[in-house]
Amino acid sequence: MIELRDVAYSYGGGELFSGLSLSLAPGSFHFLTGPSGAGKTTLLKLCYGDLVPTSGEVAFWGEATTGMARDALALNRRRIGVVHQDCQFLDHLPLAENVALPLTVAGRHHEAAAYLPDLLGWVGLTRHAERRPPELSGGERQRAALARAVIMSPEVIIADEPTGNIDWEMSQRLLSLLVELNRMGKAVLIATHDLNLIRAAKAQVSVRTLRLKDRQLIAAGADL
Ligand SMILES: Nc1ncnc2c1ncn2[C@@H]1O[C@H](COP(=O)(O)OP(=O)(O)OP(=O)(O)O)[C@@H](O)[C@H]1O
Repeated sequence: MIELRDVAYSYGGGELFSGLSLSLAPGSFHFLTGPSGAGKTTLLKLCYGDLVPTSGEVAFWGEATTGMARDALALNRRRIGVVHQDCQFLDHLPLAENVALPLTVAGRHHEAAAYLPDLLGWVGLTRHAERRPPELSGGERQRAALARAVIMSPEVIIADEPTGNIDWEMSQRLLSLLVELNRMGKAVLIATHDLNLIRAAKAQVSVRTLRLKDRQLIAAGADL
């Protein structure tokens, strides 16, 4: 689905990482850990096509993104649902409209009525549909961000620190939604500092934990 092949990235200074390869297969569940500043968010951005590697190659569904026509790239990116670290809502719009935004942007706003009720119910936010994002708790915002990430029925879900600012109970709730998506066959990739979250996931699904450190991506120890 998504493949990084011998990838390096630099923001202009030294290389953040190099020689890095990663393959996200259907139904896989990966965690990405590593010290702050190691490049986890950057690596996720390479995976969803927000950044282009300084060397090496990114392939979406078997096709290299280098030289891919803009339309084809956009279509592939719609197959990837992203939960951003800071959620990135439009604060002046009600929650329901924020969640439906990917459909609106794709010119399919009329489909929102068919998907939204179930989706908001799934993340437990039905009664908050008309609230603005600043009126929601951190956990509610994260669940709304997940609902928005899956409204286009993506095949891959990428989440950047989805439980960063929420309590353990809410983290568990969010994790169970991600596990549910994975059991439906979706590939999941989560960047996190939260080792307890990884342990909790391991009790439910088969996960692979990768650690980004010293410019390299390594498999994390079995003690996690
Ligand atoms: N747009 C940018 N321009 C220049 N440098 C950047 C940019 N974005 C990130 N960096 C730098 O790249 C490095 C990696 O950042 P990144 O956000 O990928 O790390 P991270 O592992 O996700 O960190 P954290 O765990 O703190 O979120 C950091 O040193 C950061 O300051």
